[in-house]
Amino acid sequence: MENIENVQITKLEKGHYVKPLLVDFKQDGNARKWEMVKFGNAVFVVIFNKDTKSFVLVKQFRPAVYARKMLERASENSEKLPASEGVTLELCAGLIDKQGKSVAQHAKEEILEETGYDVCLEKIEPIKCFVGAIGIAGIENTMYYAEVSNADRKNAGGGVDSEMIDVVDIPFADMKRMVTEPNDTEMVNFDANLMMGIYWFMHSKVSQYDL
Ligand SMILES: Nc1ncnc2c1ncn2[C@@H]1O[C@H](COP(=O)(O)OP(=O)(O)O[C@H]2O[C@H](CO)[C@@H](O)[C@H](O)[C@H]2O)[C@@H](O)[C@H]1O
Repeated sequence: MENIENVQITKLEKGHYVKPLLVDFKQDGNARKWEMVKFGNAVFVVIFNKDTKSFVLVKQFRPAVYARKMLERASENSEKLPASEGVTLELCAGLIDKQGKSVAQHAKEEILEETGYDVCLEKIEPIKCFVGAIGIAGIENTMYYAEVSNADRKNAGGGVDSEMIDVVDIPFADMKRMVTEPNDTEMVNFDANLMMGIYWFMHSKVSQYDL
């Protein structure tokens, strides 16, 4: 996953997954413009394994995270950025892009594809539907909860097609420390969705388990 070479960043005129758009509008009579990108809605799943008392998360190389760091550091440092700088820790997640399938069904399929756990739809609990990338996209994110057990694991996961995903189990106590300890300006490679999911678990689920 971490053998990353020949990285080049160029302008994208016409994207398949991401489309830059300009919004022209009037607000209180004043003409305004806003630059936005159109991209897909997404589903996220907080997965907790009750046998191991661990969160089931995924790690993957995120080109945008890596490229952004390359751009930020270009002027100060010409040394190659280690690939690990682009590897993020995430909730199991995916784009909502399958015609005719519900968001919950997308969640079920992502859980199986990415982590290898087979969870029935009835056990996938809604947490929240909320806006993502507010300033530039305004997408609809939906977050679910799924409790799993070791017996639900049907395969190693890892994603489909060209996806290179590592499944990682992080014990509750370690994850709690990771999201709650302040780190000021030093960046951690996970996003607010993961933090929200873990905080939600600490608020709404933790008392159900002997943790
Ligand atoms: N921007 C992109 N450029 C090139 N190929 C892409 C792409 N986005 C997705 N793909 C392709 O589509 C495949 C399936 O994507 P997923 O539905 O698993 O979403 P992913 O989690 O990768 O990121 C997507 O979904 C997450 C939620 O999981 C969002 O936060 C994130 O913005 C979004 O890219 C990826 O493996 C990749 O091949």
